[in-house]
Amino acid sequence: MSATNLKTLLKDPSLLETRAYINGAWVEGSATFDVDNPARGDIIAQVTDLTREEVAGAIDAAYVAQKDWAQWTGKERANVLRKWFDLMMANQDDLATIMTAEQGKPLAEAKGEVAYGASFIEFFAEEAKRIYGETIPGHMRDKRIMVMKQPIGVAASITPWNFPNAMITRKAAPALAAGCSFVGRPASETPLSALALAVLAERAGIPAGVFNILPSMDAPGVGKEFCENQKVRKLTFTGSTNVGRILLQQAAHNVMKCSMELGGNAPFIVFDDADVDAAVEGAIVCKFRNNGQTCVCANRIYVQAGVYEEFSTKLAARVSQMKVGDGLEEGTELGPLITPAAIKKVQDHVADATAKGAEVIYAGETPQAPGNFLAPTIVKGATREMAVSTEETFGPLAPIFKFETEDEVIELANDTIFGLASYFYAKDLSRVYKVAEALEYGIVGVNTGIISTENAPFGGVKQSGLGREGSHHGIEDYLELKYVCLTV
Ligand SMILES: NC(=O)C1=CN([C@@H]2O[C@H](COP(=O)(O)OP(=O)(O)OC[C@H]3O[C@@H](n4cnc5c(N)ncnc54)[C@H](OP(=O)(O)O)[C@@H]3O)[C@@H](O)[C@H]2O)C=CC1
Ligand SMILES: O=C(O)CCCC(=O)O
Repeated sequence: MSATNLKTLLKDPSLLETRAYINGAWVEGSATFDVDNPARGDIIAQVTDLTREEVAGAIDAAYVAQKDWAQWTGKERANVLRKWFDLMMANQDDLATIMTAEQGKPLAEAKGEVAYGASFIEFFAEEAKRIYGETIPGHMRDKRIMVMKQPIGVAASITPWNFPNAMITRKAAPALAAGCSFVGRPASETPLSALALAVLAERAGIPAGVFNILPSMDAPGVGKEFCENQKVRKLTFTGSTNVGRILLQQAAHNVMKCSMELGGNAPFIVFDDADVDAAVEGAIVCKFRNNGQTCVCANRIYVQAGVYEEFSTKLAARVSQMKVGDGLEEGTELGPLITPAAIKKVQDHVADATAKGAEVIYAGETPQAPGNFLAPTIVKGATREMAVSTEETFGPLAPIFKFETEDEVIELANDTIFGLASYFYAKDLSRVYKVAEALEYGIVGVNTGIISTENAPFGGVKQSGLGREGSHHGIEDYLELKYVCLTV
């Protein structure tokens, strides 16, 4: 496999930016870090590595810029956000190529993510005009109560490598629409997609200091700066529950508002009355999107006894057709995993499951190439004693558990510290209502394996997080209520 010469693959090579974007300027730090292509193992870029002090400087700029940005009318903010959306869609192919090169997901999925990421900008551009306050009847004859909604201030964001575009726009779009400014640290594995977004933000006319992208290898240092700097009033994070806990503890120092989109352990349930073929297709998209590296991916597949053999056989047959390879190559459905450590985690889960009695019913062939490849595995006979039952695998292992009754599977599905997404396939209407109500999750997909859209509130309960992203609810996390008591 040849090395990735990323610039030659782009229609507009100027989208490949390696400097930090601070206060409307492209900043070269004193050090750089390497970004590699997980499908080929080669270095594709060297990106500016900001220090904690440089990040503090960016926060100062964002603090100043926010004061003016908040004065813009909703319509004025909407207009530049709309331009940003248009530019993203006009450059969808290049943004997707950059994403596939640094993250690994197949090009078709990367294009889908760019459109998904852009949809948040389009949606919240429209919402910028609809930040309505309210009046409340006064508590005394001479009193009037008015409630204003105002931007929180500087919003700081930390995002993961699995969705290098959409996880940023899902935070930045409501922040900017509300009148906040934004300082974002992208994951060190995938800073190029974030910097390309900044190139387009600048072209769209987003004012200097309002949107800043701060690559840095010092994740803990930047996290501390975001939490300890009094000019930051809001922290928004997507990533593991462990890091979320650290950030929440740190954020307590300044009593900072936090949105946390953390780990999941999604159950995917197939009842006897389900359309089994539809459930197999749903499981494919749900489990293998981004090769299993998604917090809403099915982690545990529960199948009722009557359709257990049929579903397992059909799922294995379907997965055996999936092509593993470099996401830049035509026809690839499963790209590499992000790092060798991610491969090891999946292998450990497979080894743990088989040691505890699970039966491997499909084990694909891993390509002999330099990238972080791992072919999918399907096991049946999974039980709650196995690591796959309690931990997010975040990779291409599909464990199938057998169950007998509705009450049993609801208890199994809810027996986790996580509560992000859940799915089930069934036809009986009363069962659909009952199970949807009983699942302790922020999101329930019924007869579908895909629930993500900018129109709906995305987020979890329990240790899967705090707050919601997307939909009209998503902007509330960037607004403060101010009650004004008027004597007339
Ligand atoms: N909810 C979700 O969408 C995600 C869940 N996960 C889960 O987490 C597991 C581990 O993945 P991983 O990528 O390590 O997830 P992490 O939670 O470690 O990383 C997410 C982001 O947080 C940054 N980060 C790491 N440590 C700190 C810190 N102390 N302070 C501030 N920021 C920090 C990372 O930086 P850097 O890139 O430099 O490490 C990255 O930008 C996965 O296997 C999966 O189970 C992972 C990613 C997304
Ligand atoms: O947190 C993640 O893993 C990304 C969620 C992707 C989505 O919005 O579907």
